[in-house]
Amino acid sequence: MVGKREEKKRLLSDDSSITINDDGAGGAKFADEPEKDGCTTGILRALGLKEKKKPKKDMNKEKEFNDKFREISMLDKDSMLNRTGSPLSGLSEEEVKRRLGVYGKNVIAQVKPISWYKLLFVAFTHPFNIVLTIIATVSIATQDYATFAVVMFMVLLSAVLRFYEEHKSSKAFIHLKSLVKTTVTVLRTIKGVSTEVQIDIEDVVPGDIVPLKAGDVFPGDVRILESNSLFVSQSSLTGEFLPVEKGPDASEEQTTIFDTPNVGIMSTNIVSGSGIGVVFDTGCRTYISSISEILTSTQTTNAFDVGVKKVAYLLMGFGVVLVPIVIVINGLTTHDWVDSTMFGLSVAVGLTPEMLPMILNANLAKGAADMSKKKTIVKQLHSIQNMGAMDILCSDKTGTLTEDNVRLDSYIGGDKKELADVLRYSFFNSSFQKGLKNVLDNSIISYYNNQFAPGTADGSNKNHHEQEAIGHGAEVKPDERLIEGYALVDEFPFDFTRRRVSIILSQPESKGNLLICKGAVEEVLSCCTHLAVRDSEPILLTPDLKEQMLSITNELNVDGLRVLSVATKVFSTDIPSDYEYDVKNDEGGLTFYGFLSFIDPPKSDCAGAIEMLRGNGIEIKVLTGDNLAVARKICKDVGIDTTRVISGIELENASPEEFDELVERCTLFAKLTPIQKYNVVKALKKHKHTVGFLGDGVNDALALREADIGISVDTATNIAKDASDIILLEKSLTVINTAVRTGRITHANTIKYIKMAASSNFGNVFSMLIASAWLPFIPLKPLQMLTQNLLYDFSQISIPWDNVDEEYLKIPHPWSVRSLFKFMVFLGPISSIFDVGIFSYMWWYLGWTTEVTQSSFQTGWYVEGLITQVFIVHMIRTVKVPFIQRWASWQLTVNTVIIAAICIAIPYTPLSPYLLMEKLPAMYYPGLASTFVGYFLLTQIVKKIYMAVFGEWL
Ligand SMILES: Nc1ncnc2c1ncn2[C@@H]1O[C@H](COP(=O)(O)OP(=O)(O)OP(=O)(O)O)[C@@H](O)[C@H]1O
Ligand SMILES: [Mg+2]
Repeated sequence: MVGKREEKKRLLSDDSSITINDDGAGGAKFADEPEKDGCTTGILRALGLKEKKKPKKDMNKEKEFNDKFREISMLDKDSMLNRTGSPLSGLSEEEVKRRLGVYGKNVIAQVKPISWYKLLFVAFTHPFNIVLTIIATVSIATQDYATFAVVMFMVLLSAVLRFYEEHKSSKAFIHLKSLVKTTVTVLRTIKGVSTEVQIDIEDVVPGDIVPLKAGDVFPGDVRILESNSLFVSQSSLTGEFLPVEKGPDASEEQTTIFDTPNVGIMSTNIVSGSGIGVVFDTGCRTYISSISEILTSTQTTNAFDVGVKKVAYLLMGFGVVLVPIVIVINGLTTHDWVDSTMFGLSVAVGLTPEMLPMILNANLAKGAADMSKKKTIVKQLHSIQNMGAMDILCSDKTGTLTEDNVRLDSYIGGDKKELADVLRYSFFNSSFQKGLKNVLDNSIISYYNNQFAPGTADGSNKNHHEQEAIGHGAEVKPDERLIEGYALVDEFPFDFTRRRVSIILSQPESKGNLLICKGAVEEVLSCCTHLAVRDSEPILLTPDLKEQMLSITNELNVDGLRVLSVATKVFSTDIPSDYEYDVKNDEGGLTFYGFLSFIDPPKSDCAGAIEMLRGNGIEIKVLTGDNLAVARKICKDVGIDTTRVISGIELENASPEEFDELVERCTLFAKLTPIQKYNVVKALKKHKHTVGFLGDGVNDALALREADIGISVDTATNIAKDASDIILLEKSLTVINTAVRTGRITHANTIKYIKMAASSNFGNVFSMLIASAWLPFIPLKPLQMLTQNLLYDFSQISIPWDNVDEEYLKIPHPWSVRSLFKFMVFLGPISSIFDVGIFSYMWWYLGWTTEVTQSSFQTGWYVEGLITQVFIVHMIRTVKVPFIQRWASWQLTVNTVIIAAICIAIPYTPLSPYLLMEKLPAMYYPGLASTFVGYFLLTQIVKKIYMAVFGEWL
């Protein structure tokens, strides 16, 4: 038995040494991905810029689960069913209702949304507010009640604003999550009859009986009761690549939870085989729930977030260095240490990128909402950024390039003539196999039902429905009368390395057991020794005949037909009934019967979509498990280059360097195993590409997880959906094109905010230093600075609604922290030049040089500083000339104009005395206007130079 298990392991995985070191985040790769950052600061964490400290594994809990699993694993089938109180036929509807009441929905605790009061609490205890509250407290101490009132008003306003935006974003995400439903099949007793029903995974209760089959994810912690070559991948939890066989038997060897041989852990999945299990725990009582905090905390890190954090660190680093200097310089020049300290604190507030997390979230929420309107559901938010950065899209063939509406075209023998046995055997194979049943099986069953049992009990209508269902994931059942007398004895389930499935049937009339093998032609031929001949005894399958069979396949393939082949073997009647069939020994010495060909025509919109993707700077690579000839034909039909193609076997033999080079060069990869798909994606990522992978099968799950953006479809297998970041409601490259566009818009709006925040804060650092050293009074009153900061924050809120240059949308944008720093260093100081400009104007021309005129000076700088900061977004957002060649969206334009108007108006309103401002005289405005125009002109010139030198802007 052990030998058999080992052999199956070997067959299932062609490289047992590989383990996936995957944090489940699908870690985005950007041009210069930084290392994970180790430092922690409370402020960053509270800002939402710092990951929560990774929780340690709770060893007590671990032990608790280990003990529970061991106890459960030792129970025999009946005791287990007793324990869960479930009949093998499934729970009744009433019982399910009762259990749902007791145990609740099957939802993992950490996945539940944050409650509104927590959000509100976080909004109020934000460090920005804490600094403001300190300022307010100091104001009370100095009996400056006006400042106190204004500052507390700001606390309230900023907290409410933050709460509102975050609440809105979080509601949007919850809504999106609810759009992707995972359904599972369970057995339920309905009106006294045991019935298979499809239910939402959230409605699974302890005690539910679940049929297990390839492609399923365990919908709870499940005790396996029956199995047939059931191989389970636990890579989502352990990182271990190799599937393990699980079955109903216990083992004394169990050392960890993952070793429990008869328990399927929630969220792990079935790679091949089949079985039956009973759910013993759901929701927050499952093992995954106990560790999901660990999983989610490791999942949040991706290169984009890490990069953003770096920026935040940097800006706050400025604050830490600058604030004491500013306090000391101002204290020494003004001798008013309280005021100077308050000023220092306000500078700290000004340099805190307190809007960053909120704008990022609002941007992502907006992006995700836009995508959901265009048939794209985002599961992992960071993937929206990646979507914009993607430059290679790997895709499988069926359903993406083709219509996924597979029809059986012919069934022929080795003489190329129709042979009924070929159809009959494959019908049995497809009908009885319990493992991975796909669209090819469905079309065989449907065809056979139609041919040999039309107008049956529920008539031809049924067949009509079945025909329609093919390609939409629905399983087609064989007509019972056509399989009467046959029963499944054993099965060697389908897997993507063997590329064939064999079943062993007991036959009526005491004939010997019949093995039927169906699969890829080469792979089936390799098990055959004989060739069936029409109306005669089988003949020896010579190498020549094998060649002939392969050339028939090729002829069919070059016409774009997918091909399967069938072979059989009859066992002697002497074989004892308890004989254990073994894939290694028994799947051999077969007689080859012939071929089935299937039509799977290319999608009509595919060629256009590929052209468009190419136009958007995205290269398509096709990664298929299917034959090279057929894949090549389909690729040709849809306009994918087929001059550089390669098959899995050739890749296998390449050295690591050659492998990387081949992966880069080739556009079509055929006959890949799941691990090879994964390796191709990995190699592309190593070459600094941002890689998307579109697939829907069990064989795509590893690659989906490895890709920067795993894309799947709503109708895909649960494993594939689970491993993806994005779910398409329609498997189509056109939909991806639209999603890419939205991704790029979101990316651009995020980047424009970050670049602007970084460069203007960088500039402010210089201006503060110069002003502090220059002026005999405080450059800005704390209240004025806070007002400036608050208004600036408001001006940023509409950025997610901004539009983006068409030129920008045409190419992928991998982003790098380096490019951000470069931008900051070039653009930041420009604002300081004009700050100094307005200082000089006010100092020398307007003569505001003394304590008496300091309020005018401060008001003047408040206006200039805010106006330039608010309008700079119009310069940064486009490579063209703003307002002349390009306009921002109306939301952004209106918002900036309103904020600017409020800014200029405040000194003339009754608020002015509270903010210690002066009405500015008319002569101030020529200075402001010149500064404004000068700033814009210089920025435009620098923009041109910057683009010429670095070839990029945003
Ligand atoms: N139902 C089946 N029964 C037997 N063999 C099958 C079956 N389905 C697929 N195969 C064999 O396995 C090979 C790989 O499967 P398949 O073509 O589905 O791979 P894939 O990578 O998912 O392809 P695609 O890119 O088209 O989605 C096929 O070429 C075929 O020979
Ligand atoms: Mg597939």
